[in-house]
Amino acid sequence: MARSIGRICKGFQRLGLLSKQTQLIPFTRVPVGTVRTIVTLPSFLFPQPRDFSLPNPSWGSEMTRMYEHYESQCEMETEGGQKGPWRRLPSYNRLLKYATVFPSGGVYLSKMIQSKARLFTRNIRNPGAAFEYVLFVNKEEQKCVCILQAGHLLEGPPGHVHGGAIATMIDTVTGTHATFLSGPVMTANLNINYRRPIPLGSTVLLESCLEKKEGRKTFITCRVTSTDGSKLHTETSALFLSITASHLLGG
Ligand SMILES: CCCCC/C=C\C/C=C\C/C=C\C/C=C\CCCC(=O)SCCNC(=O)CCNC(=O)[C@H](O)C(C)(C)COP(=O)(O)OP(=O)(O)OC[C@H]1O[C@@H](n2cnc3c(N)ncnc32)[C@H](O)[C@@H]1OP(=O)(O)O
Repeated sequence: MARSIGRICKGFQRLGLLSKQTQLIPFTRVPVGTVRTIVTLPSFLFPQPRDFSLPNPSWGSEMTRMYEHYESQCEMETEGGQKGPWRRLPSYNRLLKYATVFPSGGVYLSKMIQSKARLFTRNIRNPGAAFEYVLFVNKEEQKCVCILQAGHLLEGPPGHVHGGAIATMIDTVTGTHATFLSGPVMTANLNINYRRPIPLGSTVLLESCLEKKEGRKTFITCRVTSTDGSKLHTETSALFLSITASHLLGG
């Protein structure tokens, strides 16, 4: 398990999703002076996991419009011709699938460890029925934006999204953001104020910002708004604590 988590981190590092500081977290240690040989194997041997952050036919016009807006931000270059600060984050139905110790290694790990387990937000097969979402991070501003289209299976009050489903998405977005900033973390505290209900089927924005980091603690704030920002649905402050493998092993 500890090695799997190390591999997950490596996957994120390879995607450029973990900060330099995070890369120093020693889940797996490579002895100083070790030379790594990269062997290129035929890609047909390694199925790629499905990336749920890509558009599918269930996406409505607002979801698609917002996606295209942030995708275009990702393609922007700085004046010096460098890549801009925005990145879309891929999204799989298990965190293990981020492991890229060899091509598609995560897919195999996912089959070996609790093969029936699925990420809560990605476990409904019918596209559009539940959580349709995509996350973008901005390295420079240390913020993360999620576009969410809330499907009909997320009903709480008639015609509106369940508070637990909203909390789930806030935990996912702030948790992913905290992982991006600090490496492996667990949610210690989520403090949510529900201001206005979210209509079922609507598309909303979740905007997560780093408040501060103190030792193992990463403090994040998150607002859920309408896509034009005019309506505030929820406000959240969250605390994440950096963990080591022993936390997940019950040590
Ligand atoms: C998990 C995967 C790992 C791999 C990740 C890699 C890649 C991930 C990639 C992408 C992520 C993608 C998607 C993310 C999706 C979802 C995210 C969901 C995240 C979750 O859904 S996760 C489940 C819910 N989560 C729990 O199931 C936690 C249960 N809990 C515990 O496991 C422990 O509780 C723990 C570990 C949190 C802390 O335990 P601990 O022993 O390490 O630390 P300790 O208690 O000593 O506290 C140290 C200092 O924090 C302060 N402190 C502690 N708790 C506090 C609180 N609640 N409020 C205010 N301050 C608090 C103390 O006061 C002290 O402060 P001080 O040092 O100043 O005295």
